Amino acid sequence: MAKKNSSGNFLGGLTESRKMEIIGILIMAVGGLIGLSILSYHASDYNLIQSLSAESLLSIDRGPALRIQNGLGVVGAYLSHFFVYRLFGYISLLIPIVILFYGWFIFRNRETGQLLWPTAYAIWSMVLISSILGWFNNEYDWYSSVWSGSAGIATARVLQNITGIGSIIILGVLLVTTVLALLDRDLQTTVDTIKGWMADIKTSFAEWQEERRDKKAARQQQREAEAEQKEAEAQQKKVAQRQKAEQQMRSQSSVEKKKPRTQNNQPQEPEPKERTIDEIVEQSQEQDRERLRKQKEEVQSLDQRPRADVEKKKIAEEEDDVDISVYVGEGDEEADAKELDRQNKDKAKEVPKVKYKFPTIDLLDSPPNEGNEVDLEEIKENKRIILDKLKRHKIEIRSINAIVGPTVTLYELDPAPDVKISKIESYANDLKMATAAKGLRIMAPIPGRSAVGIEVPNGARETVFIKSVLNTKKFVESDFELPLAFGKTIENEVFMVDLTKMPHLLIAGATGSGKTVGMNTIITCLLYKCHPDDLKFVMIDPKKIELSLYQKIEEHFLATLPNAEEPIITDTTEAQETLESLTMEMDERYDLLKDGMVRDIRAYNEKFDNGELDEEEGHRHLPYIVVLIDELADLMMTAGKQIEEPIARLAQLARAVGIHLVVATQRPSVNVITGTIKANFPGRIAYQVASKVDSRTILDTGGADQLIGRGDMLFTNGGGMTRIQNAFVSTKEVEEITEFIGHQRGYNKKYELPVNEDESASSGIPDPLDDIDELFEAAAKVIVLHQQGSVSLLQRKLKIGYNRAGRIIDQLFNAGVVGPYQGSTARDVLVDDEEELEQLLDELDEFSR
Ligand SMILES: Nc1ncnc2c1ncn2[C@@H]1O[C@H](COP(=O)(O)OP(=O)(O)OP(=O)(O)O)[C@@H](O)[C@H]1O
Repeated sequence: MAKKNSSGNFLGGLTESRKMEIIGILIMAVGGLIGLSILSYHASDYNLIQSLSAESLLSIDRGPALRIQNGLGVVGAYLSHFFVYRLFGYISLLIPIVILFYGWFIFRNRETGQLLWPTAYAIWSMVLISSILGWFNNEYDWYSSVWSGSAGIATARVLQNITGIGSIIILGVLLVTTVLALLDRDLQTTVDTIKGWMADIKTSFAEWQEERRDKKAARQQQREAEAEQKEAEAQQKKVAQRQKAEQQMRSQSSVEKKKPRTQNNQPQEPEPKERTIDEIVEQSQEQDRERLRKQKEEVQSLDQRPRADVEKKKIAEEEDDVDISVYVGEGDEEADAKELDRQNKDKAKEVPKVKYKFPTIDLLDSPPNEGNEVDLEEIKENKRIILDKLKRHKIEIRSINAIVGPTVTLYELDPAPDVKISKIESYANDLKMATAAKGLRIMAPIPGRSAVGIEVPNGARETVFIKSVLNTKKFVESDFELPLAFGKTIENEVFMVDLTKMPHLLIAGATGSGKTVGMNTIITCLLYKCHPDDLKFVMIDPKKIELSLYQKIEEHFLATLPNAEEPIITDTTEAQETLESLTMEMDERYDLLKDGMVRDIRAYNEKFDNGELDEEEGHRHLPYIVVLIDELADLMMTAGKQIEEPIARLAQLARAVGIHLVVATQRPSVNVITGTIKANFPGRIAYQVASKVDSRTILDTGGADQLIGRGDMLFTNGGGMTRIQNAFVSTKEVEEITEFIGHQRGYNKKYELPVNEDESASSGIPDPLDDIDELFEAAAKVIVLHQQGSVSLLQRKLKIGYNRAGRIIDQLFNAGVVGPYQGSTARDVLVDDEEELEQLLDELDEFSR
């Protein structure tokens, strides 16, 4: 019974690793055999098998003519025929190689998943190479098909049929890119690797040369020593012979005299000889040592390798001694509790025509605990990981500064002078894996410095409350016209820009990345600094919910078309009309500026407020208009060019007249953020996006794909890039602010944008002759005289306001003096000269009677 059990458990009793070893060996054996069969492929084998009967195939000796030449016999002949002839030619050898690798990985109990890409690469290479060879085979019939296999020939033929001669170009390009991919996905690393190899080869060569020189010198030395010894021996021999002869002579004459002479002579002669050899050997050894020392010095001065080794050792010894200094930005100085409110009160008094109270700072939530908690353990751990990784790539770091921001900590690395900084960027993925950090961003170098920056997200991030941004001296005392304090930088400083300087802002970010909160931050900043007399918003929100909270400030801050049903525009057609109307507002403002002989809205308002410009002539205080579009994609999808054109026109021209655009989208693709739009929006904010491509679309570079959401953003205004934690403003806060403003009395009349004339015309203007303007005739004459049907011409020449000029143009249209509205260009004039006009006016007169 026990016996039965043990035999039944024979395989089950094996450990898992032993089983894997056995499987690995079997797979390697299969791979090896297939490889052998391919290597010993003979084209004639297969034909021979076909011609032989099964019986003769199994017979022991068929004679040399009928012998199968493949190393694996019949099986090999079949296998190699399949792989070499049917598949991809000799390049099919990659198949057994891949099998061998799998076998080896299983044998070593390693993760075979790692082989997935190499396998795909090998298969792709086989197809590609065999197709290229197949192409030449088809074209020139240069060589046997064993190089390309039938599959390669067939693939090449299909390609040739489809693309003709272009097929070889395509194949060539694919080959080049495939080779490049093999070299390394990162060319920098490849170059470094090759450089490393070259250095290795150089060192080995120098070592080999040195060894050879040493051996040669040793041989020479040995030869010299041997020669010396031989000479000494010969001398000794000569002396001995002479002595012998003398002895013989002396023994013949006097036997007594012989002994002492011999005793005297023997020790005297060899003594100097022995000393000479020792000296020579010692001298030669000394020379050798000297030469070796010199050679070593020479090699060291020529070759970097031995020096690098010394330094590497130093790193190892000093690894833990790399200094790290931790900085936490103090942040901006807080303003006095009521300073902003005080300033705003004064500002409100300056505009007596409307009684307005700015929202007070206490409407905003106070941060629960000011300041940034620093987790030193986390910093130490990150330092260790970063140094460890870089050390593996032989990158020496001298010191580290860790700057702890609200969301991320920036590790500023000071690399050793001979470290190539750009190299560090190529290890980004490695570092990301090591720190297990999503959102790690590497700046190699930090712009304008020779340091490398690595931003690692903090384990616990800090929320930047809007109050901690607005209630700072920086914000309160700022004299920006349209100040936007987005949030805090890594140094905990409030990051602030003037929208009038940007002058437009493009925002992109995936869903949930913090765009809406960002928009709210922008609006809140403006509401806390701008009087409704100086600022109006046009809000376009196709998503219908994001900006709906701001309905309450309609009477104070929103500009709309006169016939708009809702103050927040949600409909695409209405959005389009509004944007066109804004271009008209822009044109009108330009005319006003020209009339006032000033260059920008600031100077214009100053002149107007000083009473230098006449209201009767259409002049008025011009508020800034900030156009907010939340979700450009929705508009672009439905209206495309009709939306893009006015946006582009406004973006190009509206800066001087105080119209600024803030456009957001969650789909930063090129058909939403078109080239025209992009070119006119230098100010860009990117929240977290899904891919590097998206990041490039918005920022022209990667980086936004590495952000970690919830208001983590990158800002650029054409120059450098700043990572900012967006200030958080809650819906509750927005509600309180809008309520505070909305409850006040507001203006008697909302700020109305100019009417879209086209629409007015189509909706049927009442008969112009019912309520004809007294300047109608004069206007007609001006238009006919200048042959230009434009509202601004009438404004200038007749010194009237825009609305009146617009009305007169409508009347002239209905009277047939000018043609229909044609967007930004002037209307056609349908009357050629004054005579014709007189005639027309007479007819109108008669008609009205
Ligand atoms: N600056 C911030 N600080 C802290 N948390 C934030 C910040 N910004 C956004 N969040 C968090 O992220 C969530 C999503 O933000 P938000 O609604 O602004 O994203 P979104 O990009 O507008 O998304 P969607 O496009 O779907 O409207 C918020 O509810 C909030 O919890």
